[in-house]
Amino acid sequence: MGSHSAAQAGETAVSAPGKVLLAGGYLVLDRDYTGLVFGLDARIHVVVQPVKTIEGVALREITVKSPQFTDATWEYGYSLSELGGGIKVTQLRASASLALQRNIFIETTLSYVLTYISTISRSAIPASSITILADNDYYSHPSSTITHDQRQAAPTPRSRFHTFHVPVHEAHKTGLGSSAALVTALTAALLAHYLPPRRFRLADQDPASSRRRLHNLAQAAHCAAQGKVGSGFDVAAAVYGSCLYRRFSAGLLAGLPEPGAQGFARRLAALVDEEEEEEEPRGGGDGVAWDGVVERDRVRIPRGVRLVMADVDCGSQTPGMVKKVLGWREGNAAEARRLWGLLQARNEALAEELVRLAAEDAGGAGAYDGLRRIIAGVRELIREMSAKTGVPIEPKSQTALLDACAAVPGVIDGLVPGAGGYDAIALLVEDREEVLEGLREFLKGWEGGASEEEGGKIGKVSMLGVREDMEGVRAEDPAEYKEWLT
Ligand SMILES: Nc1ncnc2c1ncn2[C@@H]1O[C@H](COP(=O)(O)OP(=O)(O)O)[C@@H](O)[C@H]1O
Ligand SMILES: C[C@@](O)(CCOP(=O)(O)OP(=O)(O)O)CC(=O)O
Repeated sequence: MGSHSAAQAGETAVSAPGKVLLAGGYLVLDRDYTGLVFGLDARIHVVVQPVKTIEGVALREITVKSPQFTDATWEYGYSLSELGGGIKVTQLRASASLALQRNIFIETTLSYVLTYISTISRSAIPASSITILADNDYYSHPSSTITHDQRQAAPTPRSRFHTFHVPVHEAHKTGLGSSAALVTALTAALLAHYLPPRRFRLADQDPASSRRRLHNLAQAAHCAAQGKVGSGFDVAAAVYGSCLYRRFSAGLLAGLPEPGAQGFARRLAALVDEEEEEEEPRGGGDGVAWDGVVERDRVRIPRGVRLVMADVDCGSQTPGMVKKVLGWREGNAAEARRLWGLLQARNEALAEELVRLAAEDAGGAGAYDGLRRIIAGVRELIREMSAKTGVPIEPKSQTALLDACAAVPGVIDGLVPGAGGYDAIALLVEDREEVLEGLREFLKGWEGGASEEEGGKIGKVSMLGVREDMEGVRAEDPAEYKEWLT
């Protein structure tokens, strides 16, 4: 005990990237198929600071703040519960008259991670103060609050993290996966802060087992907070960065008791450690190996090309779309198998072509003709999927937008990423300033091919400042965030 005082003395900072599922939406929910996932350079940053306690008073409180949003302070008390139920986390009321604003992603992550830490280290968990800072592109900016020039300008400490003047649940998300990046960064920051480096280390020669346990714990917490089992590609991207992703078996998380319930701590530890670091005998059958597959070398962006996202100010509800697509698949098994199989083959061809172009360092006239053909083939099948399922995955208005973007000089082509619908689109473009400027100008003038019959309509389209980022979660220098820490 006390062996990790060095880590506790200082501050800890971690960041995790956002995501875009360039290809493999819906397919990736099934382990038989894969998704082509890119991490993005929009990150969520988490800084943990120790809280000085008055001598003799052992404070057991963790305060979490998200200073870019209004009313975004959450205070928690925590204590060990009985019967191996783990660490019970209780939100505290700042004052009796204030309504309790819950943040389920923060609360769930705290209870999962503190519980896991308590199974490794018997020493008490000291109080801390946590700050969350999100890169600006996670949320749409009302044009009145941030100007184009501000967006383009080199970030200064003051402009780096925009203040949104709304509570976080009212912020208009651009779909980059804020909750997965938050849960991953928060999990990593807590592990790095409270565990000794021999138990968890992100910096330098980051042992694969640290990242793997972080992944397992963040997936479990994110799943519990979301209340559904998605494919987990967003958490995988936050942990590992860009990759070809095959999901874990959904049943892995099924047997985990609720936080506080008997045996929660032991089962969670077995799930996270895959029983490799078992210290005391546990009942057989608890251990599970995560069977998800992350292949980082099967995904590349060629030199001279970049990924661009254009935010469509509209948005779709993913869960409803997923339900409908999967419902159709169940009722039309043979046809779905054919379509899923064809799409999987084309998605893989897309990944291979990107890797080939990156390896050959190709460029110049005609270099991207093959890529363009493959993307056209993927889009054709996505439209077939839309027509058959009745779900507007690539709605007509997005088809019009993608086609028009593809005609802008230097734009290779684009896709509706993830679940599709009326959300941001992803484009592959030649990475030259005049191409970006041309695209920006083009989008500014885009009126949108309204298609009311599909129940949605594209509003203003604007280019986000994000591009691909191959790197997953990483340790950061806490000093970088000094301006933002109170
Ligand atoms: N900067 C932030 N600070 C605090 N909580 C955040 C932040 N960003 C996202 N969240 C949490 O994540 C939730 C959004 O998650 P979700 O609806 O799954 O969207 P996404 O698709 O971006 O992950 C918010 O309601 C909030 O609880
Ligand atoms: C349908 C999916 O395969 C892809 C959804 O991708 P999005 O990027 O659209 O996801 P959200 O951020 O949750 O809206 C569901 C999944 O894989 O979980």
